[in-house]
Amino acid sequence: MSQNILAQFMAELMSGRIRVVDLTETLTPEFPTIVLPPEFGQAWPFRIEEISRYDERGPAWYWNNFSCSEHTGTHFDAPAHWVTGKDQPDNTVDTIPVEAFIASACVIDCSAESRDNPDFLLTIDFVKKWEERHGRIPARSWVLMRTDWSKRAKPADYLNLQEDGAHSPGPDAEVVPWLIKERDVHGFGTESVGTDAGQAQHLDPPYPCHYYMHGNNRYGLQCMTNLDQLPPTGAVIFSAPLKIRSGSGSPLRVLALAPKA
Ligand SMILES: O=C(O)C(=O)c1ccccc1S
Ligand SMILES: [Mn+2]
Repeated sequence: MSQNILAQFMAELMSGRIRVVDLTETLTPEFPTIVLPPEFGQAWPFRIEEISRYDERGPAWYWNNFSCSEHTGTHFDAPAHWVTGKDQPDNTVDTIPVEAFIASACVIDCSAESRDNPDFLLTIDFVKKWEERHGRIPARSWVLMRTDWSKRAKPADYLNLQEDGAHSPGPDAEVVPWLIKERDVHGFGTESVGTDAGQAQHLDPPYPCHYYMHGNNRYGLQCMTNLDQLPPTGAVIFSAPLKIRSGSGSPLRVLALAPKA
């Protein structure tokens, strides 16, 4: 039976009736990484160095060395990333069950609100209004917060750092536990540099998305793009991080399968 279904799936994919949407930013040395207060360790930006390019260093091949943080660019957050998730089972990128890397997605469009207010916070009421139009969020779905933040091409606009830190949208401290308890969501995804809002250090608890999602053995995706190309419901997300031993996360290629518009 499943063989038949997979053959039908490939026929739909090859026909174009299923679209593949790339939700990944290009890794470049210029792509911004999260900036924490100076007393804390910082994420490495993406660095790349050519080893050879069909030349005397390697006549028939082109390759590079690269380095970056586990949390550079479009990346996956494992539960071990946050102290609340440190004792969760299978909480690192190499131990998370691989079935978790394929899941449905609900896309909540907050782009207008985020354009008008960089500190916009997604609330329970906003999600309930979304559900009135698009139906209840299915269990084990990703909730992807569309803010169109990825359209901010300049790193300075993307990080949006002011004297008191970053200003970018995210979920409030009530909606995250509600999504977990009442909707059993798989994880939370954003277009900005973190799954939490730029001013989330002032929420209670600080960084509520990290605090609750990872504390409940759920996952995060951030620095996503092209969420405006996805339907509110019906997309399937492929998000397999690098299999880093005891890794807290990793850059990855995030792809969505969506019905032809
Ligand atoms: O997961 C991340 O990349 C992230 O947003 C983060 C990383 C470390 C500390 C705080 C935050 S808020
Ligand atoms: Mn992260």
